[in-house]
This record gives sequence, structure tokens and C-alpha cells, in this order.
Amino acid sequence: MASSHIILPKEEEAEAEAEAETRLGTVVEADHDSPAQLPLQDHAPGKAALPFSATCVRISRDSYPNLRALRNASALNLHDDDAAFVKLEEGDYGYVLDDVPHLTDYIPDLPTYPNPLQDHPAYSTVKQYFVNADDTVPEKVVVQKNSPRGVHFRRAGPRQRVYFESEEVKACIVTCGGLCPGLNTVIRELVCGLSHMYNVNNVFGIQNGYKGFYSSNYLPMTPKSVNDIHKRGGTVLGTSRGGHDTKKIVDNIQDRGINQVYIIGGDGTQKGAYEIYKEIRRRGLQVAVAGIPKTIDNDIAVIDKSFGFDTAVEEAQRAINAAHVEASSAENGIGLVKLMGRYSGFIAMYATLASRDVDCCLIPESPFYLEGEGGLFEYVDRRLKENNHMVIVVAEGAGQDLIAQSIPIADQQDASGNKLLLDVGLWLTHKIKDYCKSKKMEMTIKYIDPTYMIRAIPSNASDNVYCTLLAHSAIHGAMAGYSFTVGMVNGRHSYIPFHRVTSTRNKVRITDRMWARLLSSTNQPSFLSKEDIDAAREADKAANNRKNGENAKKQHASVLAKGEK
Ligand SMILES: Nc1ncnc2c1ncn2[C@@H]1O[C@H](COP(=O)(O)OP(=O)(O)O)[C@@H](O)[C@H]1O
Ligand SMILES: O=P(O)(O)OC[C@H]1O[C@](O)(COP(=O)(O)O)[C@@H](O)[C@@H]1O
Ligand SMILES: [Mg+2]
Repeated sequence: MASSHIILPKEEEAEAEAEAETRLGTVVEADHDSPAQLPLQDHAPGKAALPFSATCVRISRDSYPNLRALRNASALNLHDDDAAFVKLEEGDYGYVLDDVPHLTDYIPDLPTYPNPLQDHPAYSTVKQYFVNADDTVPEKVVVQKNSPRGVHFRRAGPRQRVYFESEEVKACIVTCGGLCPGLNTVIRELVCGLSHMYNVNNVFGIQNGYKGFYSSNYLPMTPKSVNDIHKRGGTVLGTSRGGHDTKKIVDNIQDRGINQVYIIGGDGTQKGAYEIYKEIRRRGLQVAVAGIPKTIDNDIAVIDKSFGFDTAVEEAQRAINAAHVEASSAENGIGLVKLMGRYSGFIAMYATLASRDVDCCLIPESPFYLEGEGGLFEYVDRRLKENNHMVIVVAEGAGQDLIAQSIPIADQQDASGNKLLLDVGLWLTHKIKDYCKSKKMEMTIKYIDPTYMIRAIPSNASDNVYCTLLAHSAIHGAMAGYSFTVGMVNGRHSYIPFHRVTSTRNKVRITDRMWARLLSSTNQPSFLSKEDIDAAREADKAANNRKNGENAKKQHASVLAKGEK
């Protein structure tokens, strides 16, 4: 199949800067999914090669980012420590590869071995099973004719050559932070995938989160011992918050001869994984660190969706249904459901959109108020008059500032440093009751808090498959010598640098269409004035600019680092 490319001749760096204002090229990528048309490339990581031929077309460069400006943006705040680990590779037409670290970055001349999958009876029949070494996945898939190609991540998948001999691998798995449906499936598929695909049989479980690295025995794990665990909720390894002591953790990794570390957890956990990776690198150890993002809140940046999220949204329907049944069976009945979401209201938003029985959804990203025109009380009043009953879904992080005004309480944190929240569901229940009483309105309110029920269940079928693919992608990447957080980006599994998933948090954008869909489906007030909407738009814009600026800073740091080598 022929693919068309629009490409500019390769520029010398200085020329590119001089000409940046006048020329622009866009590239349509070759069909890397069908690498049959290309010879499989197997060069060492870090050696850039763009695997396509091209025809040249010149087009206006108006929207192309000014390369000089990008490189001079050094005033922005990137942690010095991080800058040293950033690996940015520039290509034509504003293509940037935000690459993940590899063992060969700090241990030169490592031997490689043929991937054992080549001889695997199941996998050896798969045509083009190995991914092309140059395959990358774009962070943004919606582009305009003249847009730069933008940031890309390394595509996940098996490589032709690996950096570990199967019998030398000693892998460990840890789960940290809160529970999430699918943890056991990921654990199972890591153990089974290592054994079945790569003949790795030395796999250990770390118990009860990060502290288990230095305070408990390591549990030997086999395909047999994990055979049935995906049918259970929770994590067979146990989990915890707090207890991250980088030095003690890496001392234990080193002393026990562990060379692949699989770390399953949320944003805090991935920050911990990054610290572990940095310490491993400082010590020059041949150890790969693979992070598998877990968050029921779906708040991890860059990735499309976290595993367990679908299961949680599905389970939340049961609570919403119960709230609806209770509310609609009473006179002026109100059903109130509290769902998880400390800083991000994705579960509440998706559960509301899926249900169609919800009249009002409150999330942390969209501040609300109770009294006066356009407030919640006015809406409750109206809805009860119109329909005799209503259902409210509230994310646990919503309205915290309002509660703090009425119940002054000192800030408290959990062992990981996460803010402890006040119970918005209970508070709202009392506030609505008091309001109705003041209006002499008979009503019944039923408060349902299914918080732990929706995350303590096993993952559903589609999350199970997703967990399996994540585990396999993590194994392929670690065997190939990379350290990374694995995740789906625009539907393709990718290896994402730690700093990208830990530097920001994924939040519901109330200026996006999805929130507008929600408002139109519930018909609730937006609780926003025109000034609020303008301010939200400005905040979004500033966040985008900051992100672009950070990329520029990293690009600058990476260019400098290359120059120094
Ligand atoms: N900045 C950080 N650096 C190192 N470890 C961290 C950091 N933040 C959190 N952790 C550790 O990660 C683990 C899980 O963090 P937590 O916030 O509880 O859950 P999650 O990973 O799900 O966000 C804890 O053991 C915590 O100590
Ligand atoms: O009570 P716990 O176990 O601390 O968990 C509650 C918290 O876990 C969360 O689901 C998020 O946890 P993670 O970051 O670990 O995924 C929050 O929404 C919630 O506040
Ligand atoms: Mg977290």
C-alpha cells in the first residue's frame, strides 16, 4: 500500500532556525502498523532513523513553532534533576519524540539476545509480531493541515532483541495506593506473561506497597499460584499508602538481585517509581522499572483511560439505580449518591451520563453554591415541583471549600500526603434537609455512599482484557531494557516517560464538550457566571501554554545535554 508523505528536505539546525519563519512541512506517517512493507529495523535505542521515503511539498510555515523560541525558553521551571533524564528527539516538521530512558543510556555495550517469542509456538506464527523499532504514537491525533507533527511516545510491544536472558531475570511486582478493579488481573498477567512469553520463572510479589520492599518477605509467584486471582477484587499482594523510602527500596532491589521492577499504582506511586528509577541509574544498576498506572479516579495524565475505571462506572450505576428507586417511590424524594473523585470528577461525570436518571452532578472541578438565584436549593425546589423526585450525584472532592466555611477544621493528610476530605454527601444531606424544613416542604432524602463498593470488585470483561494488554506491554518494554510508565495513548499502547505522567493531573474540563453534554443531559444549572466561564477558559489556556513551555524547556535541556556529550 502506497502512503503519501509531505516532507521538507532535512535541514541543518542553524538553517532550520533561520528558515523557521518561512517554511513549514507536515508529514503523514507511514503505515507502521503494516511494517511488512519495511525491512524490520533493529538498531539500538536512541539511534534516530525516520523509516520512510518521501515526496517534497513546500507549504506556508505560519503556524510552525519557532524553534529558536522553543530552545530559548529556559526561564521555565523544570526541575533540574528531571532535565537530566529527559530524552527528546527532534524530527522533521515539528516532530518530537518524548522518549523513555534505556539501560544503554548509562550502561554502554550491553549484550542483547534474540527475543524468545521468536520460537514460541503461539506467537511465532504471528506475521510481523515485533513492532518496528522506530514506531511512535502521537500524543494528539486531531491536527490541522499546517500543524507541526507534535509530541510522540515510543510504541509499546515486543522487540526483536532483548536486554535480559530469560534465566537471569529476577522480577518483582508491587501494588501501592488505593484499590482499583483489575489489580489482580494485572498481577496475574505479569506473572503468566513473563513465564509464558519469555520463560521467566523468577517472579516475586512485594507485600503491602512500597514499604514491603524493605519490611516483608518477598513472595514467590508462579502461574499456578495466580491462576484464579483475577476473579477476586483487591490485590493479593496487599497495598498501602506512605512508606516510600527510596534508598531502602533500592538497597533491597540491589541486595536481592532484582533486575525488573513492576510497579502498579496511581500518580503518587508513579512518582515513587521515578525516584526508584533515578536511584537505580545513579548506582548504575542493570534494572528496568515498569510503571503500570492505576487510578480509579482516571486522573493520570496523558493516558486515554485507566484500568478499572469502566468497571467502577458500571458498578456506580447500581447505587444510582437504588437512589432513583428510593427517590421515585417517595413524595418529594431525593436520592443522593457520593462517588469517588478527590480532585477529578470523572467517575461522577461518566456515571451520570450513563445513567440518565441523575438530575444533578457535582464535581470538584465545577464549584457550586447553595443559596440564591441559580443555586442548588433553587434547583432542588424546582425539580421537586416538576418531577416529585430527584437524584443527585456528588464526587467526594466537590464543595470542600463550602464545607470548610461551615465546619472549620484543620487540614489533615493521609500517609501518602493526600488531603483528607470532609464528607460532602453527609453535609449536603443535612443542608438540603434544613432548607426544605425552612420552606415547610415535606421531603425524604436517602444518602447512599457506595465509595468502597465500587472499587473493591473484580474488573469487568473489557477491563480484564485491558489489564492483560497493559501487563504484556510492560513486560515487552522491560525485557527490551526500557524504564517507563505504560499506557494507552489514542488507542495505542505506549511507553511514556515518568515525568510526563507525574507532572500534571487529568481533570474534567468544564469548558469541554463532555461537561456541556452532562449539563444538557441533567438540565442542572452550571453554577457559573459569564466571568467564571471566561476565567475557566483563561485557566485552560494558561495550563496549555505552561505545558507547551515545559516541553520547550525540556527540549532545550535535551539539546543542551546532547551538546555536552
Ligand atoms: N512524591 C512522591 N515520591 C515518592 N513516593 C511517593 C510520592 N507520592 C506518593 N508516593 C508513594 O506512592 C505510594 C502511593 O501513593 P498514593 O498517593 O497513596 O496512591 P496513588 O499512587 O494511588 O496515587 C505511597 O507509598 C506513597 O508513599
Ligand atoms: O480511603 P482510601 O483508601 O485512602 O481511598 C480513598 C481515595 O482513593 C481514591 O480513589 C484515589 O486513590 P488512588 O490515587 O490511590 O487511586 C480517591 O478518590 C479517594 O479519596
Ligand atoms: Mg493518587
